[in-house]
Amino acid sequence: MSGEPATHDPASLATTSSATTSREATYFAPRGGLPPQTQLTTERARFTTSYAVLPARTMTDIVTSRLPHWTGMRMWVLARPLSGFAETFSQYVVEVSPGGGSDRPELDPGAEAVLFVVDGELELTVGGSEGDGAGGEGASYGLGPGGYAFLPPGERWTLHNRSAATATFHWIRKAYEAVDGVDAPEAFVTNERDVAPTPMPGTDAWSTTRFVDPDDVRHDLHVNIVTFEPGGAIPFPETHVMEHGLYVLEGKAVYLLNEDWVEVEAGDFMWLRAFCPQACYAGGPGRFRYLLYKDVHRHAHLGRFAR
Ligand SMILES: NC(=O)N[C@H](N)C(=O)O
Repeated sequence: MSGEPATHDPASLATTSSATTSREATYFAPRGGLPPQTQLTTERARFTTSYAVLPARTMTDIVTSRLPHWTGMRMWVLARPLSGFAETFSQYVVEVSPGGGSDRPELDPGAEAVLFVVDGELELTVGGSEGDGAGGEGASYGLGPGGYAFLPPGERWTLHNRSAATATFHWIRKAYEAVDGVDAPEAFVTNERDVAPTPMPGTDAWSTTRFVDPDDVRHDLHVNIVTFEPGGAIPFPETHVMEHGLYVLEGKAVYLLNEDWVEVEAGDFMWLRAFCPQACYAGGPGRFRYLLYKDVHRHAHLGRFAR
């Protein structure tokens, strides 16, 4: 071996190539050398009663879904209610090919949504006249990476990829819990770069980018971006009623999920049930950032009805 440490391309570790057409055996061969500092050390897929971890590597082509009234799309379902009453949201990673999209993306009139673009360019229309069947005269927005849209229940919206490259976005959905005497919030469209992060008290190493006023009780969900500089931490096990979906946008860390410390990295998804203890430590070398869903500002329901 030369004096230069070799580096591993993690993708090259998957030696059973889909391009293999014969029945020749393939073998994993260690290559030696020092893996890059960004590589994790453990395999992390987990499903427990209090949390789940879906590592980026488990999102492969064979487990995709398609939706009615969409063209040129495929998606990975990262979260959905399981027990029928305890969980609050669903979350998808959606890929839209050039020319793909939908004029009827959401079929449930009670569903609110947050869209967050991680790659490519999408055209979103919001509003528009009744009965035109195509989103019509709605206001039009270009959503590139960091683009964020909140769409209240019953909103008319359309989404299309009119660019030459594939676009990828997160779609987080929740059954809006309307409250007598409280208006539903209005739609808005923004970009992460236009929203200043709020530092957590007493530290520059942990901040939260909030897209709605945290005191606005019209909203019953928040989707924020949480950022840690290398060395930043949640220094105690948070334990609260809010359920979480947590998608790692950048970097890596060790995350406490109930009683387990789990390594996570960009592309991984975590689902945390209500009251699941959680903390983290961002060891670097770069920033650690994630998209964080939580349900907020409603009575703890009494188990009489499913939601
Ligand atoms: N796991 C987390 O990032 N939790 C946040 N501090 C939160 O619940 O807002």
